[in-house]
Amino acid sequence: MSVKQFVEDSISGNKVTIFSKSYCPYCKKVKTLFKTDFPEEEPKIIELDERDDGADIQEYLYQKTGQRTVPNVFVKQQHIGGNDDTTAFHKAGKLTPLIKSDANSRL
Ligand SMILES: N[C@@H](CCC(=O)N[C@@H](CS)C(=O)NCC(=O)O)C(=O)O
Repeated sequence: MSVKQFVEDSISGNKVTIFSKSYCPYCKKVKTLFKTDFPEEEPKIIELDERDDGADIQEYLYQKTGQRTVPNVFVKQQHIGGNDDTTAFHKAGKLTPLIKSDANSRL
């Protein structure tokens, strides 16, 4: 499977997808946000530092989103951004309705 296919399948096949690095503090924060505030969700977490194709995935995500850093978070196929973006999106009251929305409701 190509890197592009892997990334697109991960995003379309999961309600919440987090491209992460296992040692990254911002990634830990965003993983904790979902665990604490959305304990019923099971985000798909892809640790780029634990994969041989991690750098290629990161490059593809940059092409796709313009974002080079991790975490790189998608909810209901929508690109949310990094930890700061996701936290701000949540504080603005937008994350809960998106997660609960009927958008891509097969997920
Ligand atoms: N403001 C960003 C900061 C993210 C960030 O700096 N992540 C670091 C890892 S902790 C990163 O991606 N560095 C480049 C890299 O690992 O390739 C956020 O809130 O997500």
